[in-house]
Formats: sequence, C-alpha cells, structure tokens
Amino acid sequence: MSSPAPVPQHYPSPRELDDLELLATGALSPHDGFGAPGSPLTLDLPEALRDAPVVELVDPEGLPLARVHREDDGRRRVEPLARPEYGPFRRLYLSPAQVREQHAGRTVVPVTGPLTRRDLDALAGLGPTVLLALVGHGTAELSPVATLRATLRAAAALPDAVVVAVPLAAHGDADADHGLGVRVVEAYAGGDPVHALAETDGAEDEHDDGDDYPDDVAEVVDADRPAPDEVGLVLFFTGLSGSGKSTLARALVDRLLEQGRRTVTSLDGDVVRRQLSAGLTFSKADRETNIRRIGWVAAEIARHGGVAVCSPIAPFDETRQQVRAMVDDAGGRFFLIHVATPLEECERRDRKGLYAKARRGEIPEFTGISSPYEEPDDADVRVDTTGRTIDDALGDVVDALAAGGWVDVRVRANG
Ligand SMILES: Nc1ncnc2c1ncn2[C@@H]1O[C@H](COP(=O)(O)OS(=O)(=O)O)[C@@H](OP(=O)(O)O)[C@H]1O
Ligand SMILES: Nc1ncnc2c1ncn2[C@@H]1O[C@H](COP(=O)(O)OP(=O)(O)O)[C@@H](O)[C@H]1O
Repeated sequence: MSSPAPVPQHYPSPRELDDLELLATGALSPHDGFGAPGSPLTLDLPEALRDAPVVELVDPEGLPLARVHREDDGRRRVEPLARPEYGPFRRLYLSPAQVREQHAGRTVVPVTGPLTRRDLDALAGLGPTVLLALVGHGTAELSPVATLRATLRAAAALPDAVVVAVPLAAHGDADADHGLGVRVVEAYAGGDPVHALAETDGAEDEHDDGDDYPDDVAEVVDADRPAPDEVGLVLFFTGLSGSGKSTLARALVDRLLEQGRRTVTSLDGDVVRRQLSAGLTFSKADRETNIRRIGWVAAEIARHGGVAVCSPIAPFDETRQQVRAMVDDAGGRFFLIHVATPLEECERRDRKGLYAKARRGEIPEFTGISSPYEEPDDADVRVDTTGRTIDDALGDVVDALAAGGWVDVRVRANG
C-alpha cells in the first residue's frame, strides 16, 4: 500500500507571516485566506507549489503554523495549526477574541510609533485603554521590538493602560493598508471606542520630535536609531568577471581599515566560492544560492553595526533585490556599486584566461558570454574602469559614499 504524498512545505516571508497571523487569529474575519479579491494579503508560492492543493506554511525554524488550501477561485484558505511561540514580547500578541475576553470595555488606541508627552496627556483622560501596537513588517516607525518597548514604557506612565501587539504589515499600497488597518482595529475593539492619536489622522504635529518624548521613551527611541556612523553598511560591488570588483573592493576595505573607525568584513566572490559556497556551480539556481548566502551573512554583519564589503558578479536583478531586502530588514543600509566596465575591456584584460576558455566552449555558462548579466538600474554609483587608474576609479565610489552620508574615507590616514 502506498502512503499518501507528504504535504509540501513553504517558508513564508516575514510580511506573509504577519498576514498569516492576522488571518489565523480572525483579525480579518470573515476573510480567512490569502488572495481574496481586492485584498493586499497575498502569498507568493514558488513555481513548483503554485498548483498544489494544500501547502503547509512553517516558521523559520520549521514549526508548521498553518495549511493553506487552494480554492476554485484561486484563494488560499488558511487552516491554522499553531500560533507562533517565540519572539520578543510574544506574550503581548493576542487575538481579537482574547482582547475581548481579557480587556473588554477599554478604549482602543492604535499606536504605530513612540508616544509623545502630548499623546500621553490626551490619553490620561480617557480612562482604561488598550494601546494597540501595530508592529507588523514595515508599519511601525521604529523596529517592532522597540515600538513595543516604547509603548510599554508609555503605558507605565498612564493610569490604566495595557499593551497588545498586532502583526499588521505594510504592503506598499497606502490606501489598501489604511483600509486593512481600520478593519483590524475594529476587530480588536469589538464595540468599544477607538481613539485615534493625532498622527494617525495624518495631521502635522509640530511637537512630535525626539525632545517631546518622555525621558524613558526617548531612551528607547535613541537606542533604536543608531548614529549614522554606527549603522551597519553593506557595500555591494556587482559587475562582470574582470571588471575590477575585487580590486576596488580590496582598496576600499584597506581605506576603511586604515581609518579604523569601523569593523570590516570582506566577502569577495572568489573567496566566498572557496568557503561559504564551496561545491556550488555557475547554474542560475546555484548563483542565486551563492548570492543569497552572501546576502544573509552581510545582513547579519550589518545587524551588528559592521561594514560588509561584497564583490560577487551577482548577475541577476531579482537576487540583488533580495539581498537589499535582507539588509533593510536587518536595519542596515545597502549601497550598490555597479562596476560597469564593458565586456570588451574585461575580455581584453582576461587576467585569469577565463574568457578565452569560455570562447573556446571550455567553460559553460560564463557570464557575458554564455550566461546573462542583468545591468542594475538601482545602483548608487556606476564606475567604468576602462582607461582609468585604480585610485581614480575608487575616487568615484568614495565620493559617492561620502556624498550620501554613508561613510567618509576620502582622506587616506597617515599611518
Ligand atoms: N561560468 C562562470 N561564470 C562566471 N564566473 C566564473 C565562471 N566560472 C568560474 N568563474 C569565476 O568565478 C568568479 C565569479 O564567482 P561569483 O561567485 O562572483 O559569481 S556569481 O555571483 O555567483 O554569479 C569569477 O571571478 P571574478 O573574476 O572575480 O568575478 C570567475 O573567476
Ligand atoms: N581602474 C581600475 N580599477 C580596477 N581594476 C582595474 C583598473 N584598471 C585596470 N584594472 C585591472 O583589472 C583587473 C580587474 O580584476 P578584478 O579586480 O579581479 O575584477 P573582478 O573582481 O571584477 O573579476 C585587475 O587586473 C586590475 O588591475
């Protein structure tokens, strides 16, 4: 007897995990699935799973959270299996039903940023409140964890406030997200009153600056917004083989090390291929895996305030965008340098003799010859090294970094 085929699994993105939780807790009831007409809640399944009738959604550690069932109209109905168990302040993530049960009768106040003294004055007269912190992916002004920390501190300053966290993510469509937010807040409020703070009305608030936060809220805000020279950086060179990525990246790393103000890690294409990505080929899938690995490591370096200098070919736009998103999510800044030396010049240099081999058909899928290179249109700086000295070409990169307020290594340290 053959056993039934296992249900395929999928790891949703952070935004999709937030959406899943809203659907699973009934915060969008009667909607119970992804892909409803007009809804921004979508699930981007990989090609191989698009036709699967059932897919299991798992958290980053592999815990099954839900199954999604493909309906005839293309929707993906959510069958919840488990609530997420981990994460900072998990205990504050309640469902609308739990809020009704535990906190009925309170005024519900949606919160997307740190509360000011003025906000607290306004709230003090409202009686018992639920501060509903909307901390989904891309919604809150601070990181979700800092928003919750700041909201807890604000709650402690009020006569009777409790904090509830809601994973309401942003989907890049202001109107749709506003509509979603209104529905979710109504679901949490039940019939209880909702009080919108001045900012949530979209009103200009001239007092809403750092000075106006109560001291212990300001402490949280400051800690979550590192000074510009402490923000993690990913300086990502992309370009054809022989364009000058490694040469320029090495020179930039030396400048940073000579200056000594930042910790620096080099993730050179060739070096990564011998270590982190040993065994991978140059197929499209393996190149994507290689770049995502580099992106993952670089994002972790940025998360801890370091500088990662990466110099792989990274020929595919979509994968570069994924790296950018990983770095953004880690609170770092992603700076893209397109080393745009044309193929003819790279081939003329042919320092490693690879182009000659590729032309003879001895290396399959060689970038620029038999494998594509997608030129970026989102580069922060573009450098063609043809006929220029290394110092001169590096000057363009260094100037762009300084002009954008990223890091200033224009002057060489004097030893
Ligand atoms: N088929 C094929 N295509 C392109 N490059 C090849 C290939 N085979 C080997 N090499 C050598 O590998 C280096 C590129 O590796 P990367 O990891 O940077 O490539 S990728 O980003 O994964 O596409 C590249 O190094 P650089 O010259 O430093 O770019 C080449 O030396
Ligand atoms: N202005 C320049 N900037 C960078 N490299 C240059 C420049 N002019 C000539 N080159 C030479 O081009 C080659 C680039 O090789 P490399 O830095 O390994 O490229 P990649 O890492 O993109 O494969 C080196 O031999 C380097 O000396």
